[in-house]
Amino acid sequence: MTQLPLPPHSPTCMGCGPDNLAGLQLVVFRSGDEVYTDVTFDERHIGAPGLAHGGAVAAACDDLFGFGLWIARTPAVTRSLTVDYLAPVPLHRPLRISAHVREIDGRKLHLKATATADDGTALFTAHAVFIAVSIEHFAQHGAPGAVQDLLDRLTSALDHDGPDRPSPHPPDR
Ligand SMILES: CC(C)(COP(=O)(O)OP(=O)(O)OC[C@H]1O[C@@H](n2cnc3c(N)ncnc32)[C@H](O)[C@@H]1OP(=O)(O)O)[C@@H](O)C(=O)NCCC(=O)NCCS
Ligand SMILES: CCCCCCCCCC(=O)O
Repeated sequence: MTQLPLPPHSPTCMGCGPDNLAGLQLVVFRSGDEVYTDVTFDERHIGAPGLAHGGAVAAACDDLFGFGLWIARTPAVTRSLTVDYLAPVPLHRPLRISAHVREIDGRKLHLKATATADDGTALFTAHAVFIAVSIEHFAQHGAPGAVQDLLDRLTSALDHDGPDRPSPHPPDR
């Protein structure tokens, strides 16, 4: 069976919105307790000549972590994000970023990501703390009219779980 991507945070999300031509247009899949995306940085994401900008790398991690909510089964927002840049990230080379929820502690979701180049080189790791919020967070602080759309996305994404629904507290890794 062909695996379907998880729904984007919004159609124009800078990380995963298919309609945002200036964005990363990440396509994110879930495999068990992990979410992952294959990304190839290009001239839109350049920092030093030939290399991806560190901020573009951080944005990709942040956005992928935003898909941890399908695993934790709650909307959540970034409180802190740390990236360890292990090696320069070349443009035009596919890499895979995988993320999982390491621990859930009350409203705090501790997440970890690792990125590997197509030749197996470890490129970067990232850690984040997301804080679980209610859907009202987005109505209060964001575009109130979009909350129904967010709710629909959340419902559709949670319906994605299928038979391999994870435990609410995945083991620490
Ligand atoms: C995240 C946010 C909702 C949290 O605000 P809040 O509800 O007032 O939460 P608090 O500051 O009380 O912190 C919540 C909990 O997280 C903990 N926490 C906060 N920052 C933390 C960090 N960096 N590491 C670990 N724990 C942290 C607090 O200690 C608290 O824990 P407790 O409930 O056990 O006491 C708010 O700061 C916010 O909206 N930030 C902007 C988020 C954002 O826009 N991110 C980018 C886009 S997704
Ligand atoms: C559908 C609910 C949206 C959850 C928010 C996702 C956060 C993405 C990363 C970010 O904006 O920094």
